Amino acid sequence: MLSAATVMAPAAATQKSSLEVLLETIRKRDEQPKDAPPALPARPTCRGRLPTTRRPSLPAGFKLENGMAPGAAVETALVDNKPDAEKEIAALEAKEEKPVKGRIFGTKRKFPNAEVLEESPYVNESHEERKGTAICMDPPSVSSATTKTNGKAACTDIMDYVLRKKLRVWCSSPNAKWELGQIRSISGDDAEILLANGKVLTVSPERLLPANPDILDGVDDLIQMSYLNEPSVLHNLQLRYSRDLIYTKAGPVLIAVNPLKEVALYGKSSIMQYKQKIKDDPHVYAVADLAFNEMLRDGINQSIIISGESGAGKTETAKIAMQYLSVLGGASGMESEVLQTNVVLEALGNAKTSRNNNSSRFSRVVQRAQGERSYHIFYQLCSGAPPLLKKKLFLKSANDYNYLKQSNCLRIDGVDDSKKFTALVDALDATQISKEDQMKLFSMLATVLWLGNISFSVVDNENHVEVVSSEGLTTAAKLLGCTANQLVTALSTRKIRAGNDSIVKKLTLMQAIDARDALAKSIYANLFDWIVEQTNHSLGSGRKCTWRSISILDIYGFECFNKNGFEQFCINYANERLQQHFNRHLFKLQQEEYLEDGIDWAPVEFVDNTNCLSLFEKRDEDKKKLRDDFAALEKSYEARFGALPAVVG
Ligand SMILES: Nc1ncnc2c1ncn2[C@@H]1O[C@H](COP(=O)(O)OP(=O)(O)OP(=O)(O)O)[C@@H](O)[C@H]1O
Repeated sequence: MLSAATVMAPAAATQKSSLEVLLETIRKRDEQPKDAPPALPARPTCRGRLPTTRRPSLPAGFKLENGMAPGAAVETALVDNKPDAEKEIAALEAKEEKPVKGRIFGTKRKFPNAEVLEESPYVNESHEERKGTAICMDPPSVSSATTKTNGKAACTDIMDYVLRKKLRVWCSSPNAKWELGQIRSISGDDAEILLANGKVLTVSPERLLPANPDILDGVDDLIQMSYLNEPSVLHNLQLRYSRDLIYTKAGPVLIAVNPLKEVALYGKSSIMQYKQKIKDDPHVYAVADLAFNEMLRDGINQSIIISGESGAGKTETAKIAMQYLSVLGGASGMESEVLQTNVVLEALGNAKTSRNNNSSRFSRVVQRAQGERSYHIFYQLCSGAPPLLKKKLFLKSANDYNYLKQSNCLRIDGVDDSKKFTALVDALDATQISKEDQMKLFSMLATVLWLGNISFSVVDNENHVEVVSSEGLTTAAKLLGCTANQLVTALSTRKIRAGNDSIVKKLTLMQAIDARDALAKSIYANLFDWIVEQTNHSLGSGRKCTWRSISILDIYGFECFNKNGFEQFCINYANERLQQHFNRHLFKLQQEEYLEDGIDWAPVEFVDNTNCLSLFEKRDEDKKKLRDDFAALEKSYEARFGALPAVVG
């Protein structure tokens, strides 16, 4: 589920060492101009190590016996059926020495002699500079696979090699699909490609990317692939997915493809296999196991970062990791407690969106898109609260509340909110939230709903308002423990201080609506913080604290609709900053690891993909709202944490 957006560039032919170039790049990025996003906090000096990865030149499970592969029949038959070019590749690969040391982005391999280097597609121009170390870079990245000279397309070494040897290639079609084919011939500037369906295409080499030999089909770690380009990665993931192998490694990163169905990959017996190291196939269990063992071995806190688009399966993945860790943590009843806290947190933090019926969300108490719901807990409370509770909270059905009915979506297919409420109360009990506190929780939720039913009437031509006397007003006031008049004053006026005097000013309609909604949102935000605190307290109480932890980060996923609001802005901004932090952390660690071994390495170009602001650039009508919302956010941030670095120009 994690992806690393990086561009690996070959070493520049300057007098500076690659480390100097890298540090300069990082330094420049830190000297951010005023209108750029705030710099990330300095990465702490980290004693952490990257998980080691292996990159065998043949797929996992391929072993040599007396110099011959046990599956040699299969392997030989495969090789024998291949065109000469692939035989040559196989021969070249066989000549390569074993990897020097496992690395994230592939292993730097030693080549026995210059002859092999000349023929190998793994060699790039920077080899000459690096001969001293007898270590060779991996194939240039896809992005650098084609270059232009004098306006004419020219192929780099890799494509030259592939074209010359008439290897398998990926061919991009105008409908943005990739098709696999074999080069039949080259005539002039065009290549003739025989596709799998028998069709022959004549295309410019610019539309081709090298495909991996079929022996690499379905490898469980992408870094085992000779060519790491988009179609090859997608092809490999799809192939594995079709076999219900939803997990694939990319070095230390685990990629999970959402199966959207039950797959037989989980459960006690599978957990035991990973725990006892009987199995090491890519899996969330393996990631959790590694984090657990590294934490014990090094005494260092660990983090598992889960990232991906909305609906990609982050929350499910986080739960699977927690399931594994709670089993490893010992049989103290922790497992069920952890899983029960999920029920509570999901009720308050998740909602139905157009992409995901159980999406981790925030900021949607007062408004949302059509067809989406507010947080589950509101609907569960309205349909599942027993009669006495309903009476105490003056509760009606979800359809009676403006905050819930505005988006024309009150139900989720196949979900019984009433049953979910019963499960929620069980989970609150298991989380040791007292009945008294549960009552307060439900009462505050009902307050939020009743606040949404308060309306205003304009009383003069300056758009000033008065609060309409209604059931919403009296009930919200009762639940808040104040008088209706106090609530009216709070929602329709504001006090301005002028020296020692203070003047009370009536609010306009927009200001009053904002004040009402802000109160509802702030009650909900405080409730959520409170429940998190209670949950942590409950999980921590009575247990010996080792001061070591494994943090699992699961945040709301990136999303982009035709019309994007403040919620999308916050979600996408958080996701992009996280990705940026991840890239920076991961690649810097990798760099350090190389340097520790005395290996000078090509600089990494960090890709800053903070694009979410541009979502708004497209729509004028969004700009004002964004500016207003952001100003409010800035104000509240500054009130809590002090001056904010410049973020939006
Ligand atoms: N490993 C899995 N096995 C079976 N189903 C899964 C798995 N992962 C995800 N799903 C399905 O996909 C749905 C969406 O997953 P999930 O809620 O974890 O997405 P998310 O990435 O957390 O989304 P958001 O960012 O919107 O919160 C789940 O409700 C579940 O039906």
